[in-house]
This record gives sequence, structure tokens and C-alpha cells, in this order.
Amino acid sequence: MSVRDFTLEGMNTYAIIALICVVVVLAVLGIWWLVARRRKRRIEEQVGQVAAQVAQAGATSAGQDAGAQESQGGKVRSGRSEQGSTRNLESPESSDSRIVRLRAKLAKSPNPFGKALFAILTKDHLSESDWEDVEDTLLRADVGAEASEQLVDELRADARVTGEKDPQSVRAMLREKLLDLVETGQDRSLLASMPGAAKPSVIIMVGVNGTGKTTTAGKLARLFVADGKTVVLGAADTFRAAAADQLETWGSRVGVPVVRSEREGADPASVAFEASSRAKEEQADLLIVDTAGRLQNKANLMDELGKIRRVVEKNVPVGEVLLVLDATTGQNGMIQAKVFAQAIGITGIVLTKLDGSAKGGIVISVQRELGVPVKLVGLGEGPDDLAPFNPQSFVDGILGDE
Ligand SMILES: Nc1nc2c(ncn2[C@@H]2O[C@H](COP(=O)(O)OP(=O)(O)OP(=O)(O)O)[C@@H](O)[C@H]2O)c(=O)[nH]1
Repeated sequence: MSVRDFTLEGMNTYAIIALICVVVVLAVLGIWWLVARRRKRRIEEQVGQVAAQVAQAGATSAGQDAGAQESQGGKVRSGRSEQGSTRNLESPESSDSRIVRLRAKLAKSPNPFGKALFAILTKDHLSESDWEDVEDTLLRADVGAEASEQLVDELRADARVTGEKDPQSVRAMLREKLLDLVETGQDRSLLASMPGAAKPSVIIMVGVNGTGKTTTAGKLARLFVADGKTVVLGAADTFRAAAADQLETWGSRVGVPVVRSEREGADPASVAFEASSRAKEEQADLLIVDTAGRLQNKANLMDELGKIRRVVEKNVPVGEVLLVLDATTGQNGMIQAKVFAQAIGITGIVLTKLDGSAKGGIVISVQRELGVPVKLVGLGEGPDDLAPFNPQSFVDGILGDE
């Protein structure tokens, strides 16, 4: 073996050892890098999961505590809006489907006066006492003296009632005459539903305690939500603390924020002002303000409602004032209605509790006496038992099913 061969051989051995060392070092480094990368990925996944859990918990608690926003020295707070989010929110029934359902409900209600009239008028021979019964039926149903007299006179002059009669034509005639009394030719649409309505459109709810004002404000918010509108509710009935809680519950079911005061007896105008600011800021389609409207004296009532209206109008114009009237209170309700109409000026009537009343005739008398149309009717305690008033459906309902 030559010196050269020895050296080369020697060099090859050293080179092989060095190569093996390099490979081993590279393998160790590679394994270390792979383990480190896997560990890093696992940590990132865990951090992601924790962050998602934290975000979810945060959103839930935000929804529950309504994210109170303090203002005016901590007196007025407004619940955080959940509008737009569909989490746990109800889908209120559309107006068209309500009208159909409520007509059926009216037809099933006990003794609607149209049915009673039809039963008398289809008798073979009508005696004087039958005509007295017709008039009594109308008066008992709160149609009002003037309208009752007018209707009886027209019926007595109609050959379809006094001559040879066919029940179908008596029914058609009665339907036509009742419709004439119910229809006033006035527009029953809420201003907020009209094309080009102000944004926000403001509706102030007024009426005596217990007529269903707060409930109607909540139901009305649902009706607008069903039409795809955004709503803010203002709980300016600060006289009864539970009214604001009640309104908050209605709002939370459909994602409508409620501006309210924490303090019973707080200034209702201040709550109304805050609510109008919020509705304007959020560019809501609607602001619905619930009021207390105690009737201890007319001057107080005028002061309170007038102030609410004035402060809201510093922010946005008030388009609509709806008087909520309990259909079961009859003529007594009519006296209250006149006081409210004088105190604030009303643009429409909501007749509640028609389901529990055979006095549907109040629709006719209230429109005549106040000169404003019935725009909505309440026919039950269900959340969607409030519908736009439709004269045809109403008359068909009180005439009962054929
Ligand atoms: N049957 C029936 N009950 C109704 C209707 N509307 C409201 N009510 C009920 O009437 C009661 C009084 O309703 P509220 O909304 O608290 O009356 P309110 O006028 O706001 O009374 P205050 O808050 O005291 O001013 C509640 O039990 C409602 O469920 C209706 O159309 N039909």
C-alpha cells in the first residue's frame, strides 16, 4: 500500500465519519424542529378555542345584562340593541296573516252584534218589538244613539228586510249598511308605514291605565319588526316601574332596544327625550313611546303629554299619537277618549280587548265622536293578537260565518 493510498483511505474514513456526524446532527435538528412546530400548532389551537369561548360568553352576558348605558346623571339607561342578530329572537307574524286570523277569531267570539241583528232581521214577519230589539242590540253594542237610529231607519225602509226575504240577500244588505257605518273614507295606515315616512317615525301611545297601552306598544313593535323595520321603544310610563320591565321583556323577545329609567317616578319627558336621541342616532325606522297618562286631572295630563311631545320634537317630529281604548269599557271609555283627544290631539285609535266584548259597535261611535279612524285592533293577549283594522274583515267577523 502506498503512502498516497493510505492517505486517501484515511481521508475517506474521516470524511465518512464527518458525513455521518453531519447527518446525525441534521436529523436531530430536524426532529427537534418538527416537535417544536407541532407543539406550537397545538398551543395556537388551544388559544383559538379559549378565545372563541371567551367571545361567546361575552356576547351572551352582553345580551343578558342589556349593556346598560348611563346618561343624565344615571337616571336613564338604554338597553343594548340586538336588532340584526337572530339569536333566540322570535319571528312575529306578518300583518296579512294576522288580519285573516283575527277575522276568524272575531267570528268565534261570543255573540257579536252583527250575528244578533241577522238573527232578528231574517224572521218572517218583523213586529214593532222586533224593531225595538234591533235598536237595543245596536245600543248595547255601543254603536251610539245617532248611528243606531240611522241604521234602524234605513233597515225599515229596505224592501229586502220588510218584503219577501232571502237570508242571503238580508245578509248582503246588512253587510253593506254596517260597512257604510264603519268606513269613514279616512286613511287608516300608520304614518310610519307610508312611503317616504320620516326616519325615525315617532308614535306616542296614550290612554288610561289598564287599557292595554304598554302591551300594545310591545305588540306594535313586533308588527313593525315583522315588516322588517328597526324600532326603539321608550318607556316613558315612569309612574309604574313594572311598565318599563314589561316593555323591556317585549323588546328583548324581538331584539328591540328599550330606553327606560331606573327610578320610579322619574321625569317621563326626560326618558322620551333620551329615547328620541337614541332612535335618531341609530337611524331607527320607528320610535314608539309608552306613556302613563294618569287621569287625575286634565291640566296635569295636558302638561305631561305636552312636555313629552315638545322634548321629542327637539330631536324628531312626532307623526302619530295613538289613543289606546279598551273596547269593554263602553261609553265610559268614550269620555276618557275625549279628554285625551283634547289634551294631545290624536291621529288614530287602537281598540283593545275586542275579543272579550260584544260591544264591537264602539268602532262606529268612537270614529264618529272623535273624527279619527280606528287604525289597529287588539283581539287577545297573545303577542301577535294586534292587527291593522280592516273594515271588511271586521264586518264579516261580527256577522259570523255563513
Ligand atoms: N283579552 C285582551 N287582553 C288585552 C288586550 N290588550 C291588552 N290586554 C291585557 O290588558 C291588561 C293590561 O294591559 P297593560 O298593557 O298593562 O295596560 P296599560 O294601559 O299599559 O296599563 P298601565 O301600564 O297601568 O298604564 C294586560 O293583562 C294585557 O294582557 C287585548 O287585545 N285583548
